[in-house]
Amino acid sequence: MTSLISVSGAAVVDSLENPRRLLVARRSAPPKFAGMWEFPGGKVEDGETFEDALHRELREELGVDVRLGSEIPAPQEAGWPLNERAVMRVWFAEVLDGEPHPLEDHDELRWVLLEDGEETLGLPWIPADFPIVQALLDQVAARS
Ligand SMILES: Nc1nc2c([nH]c(=O)n2[C@H]2C[C@H](O)[C@@H](COP(=O)(O)OP(=O)(O)OP(=O)(O)O)O2)c(=O)[nH]1
Repeated sequence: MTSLISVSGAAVVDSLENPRRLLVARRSAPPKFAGMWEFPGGKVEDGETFEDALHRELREELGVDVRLGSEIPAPQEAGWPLNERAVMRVWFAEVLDGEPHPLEDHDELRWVLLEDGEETLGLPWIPADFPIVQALLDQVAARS
């Protein structure tokens, strides 16, 4: 049996305490995902925790250091299913240092307003991300 691929993603918000805007990233590759929006992040490498991987990926992809907040609880312990071979866990994050730029894997970054769920959900996300985005919006709405 082959093991699941673990992916770590960040819901980067303007403030962990009072999130109003979410940073979303448009993939530039591979062709299957190019033009779709996603949570910045990537695969967890051997010997890394999900959190280690997220800090590394956000430095590589966006050029920022972040503080992680709470995790968006997934329906399964392993994370949100992406396909039959991969799962993703997603944490809220706030930029501590640096200005986000699409350095790798993305061709556009955009801050969207969380109170405008339609704007956020209206983007062409990677299909597997929609339930995660919905859970994120629900969490933020429940807190405000
Ligand atoms: N980063 C990220 N990947 C996602 C999301 N949703 C989703 O289905 N995926 C998929 C796309 C990829 O098949 C996989 C993550 O791969 P990746 O290409 O971001 O990882 P990586 O940076 O470590 O890439 P590599 O080393 O394989 O080049 O998870 C998401 O919101 N963020």
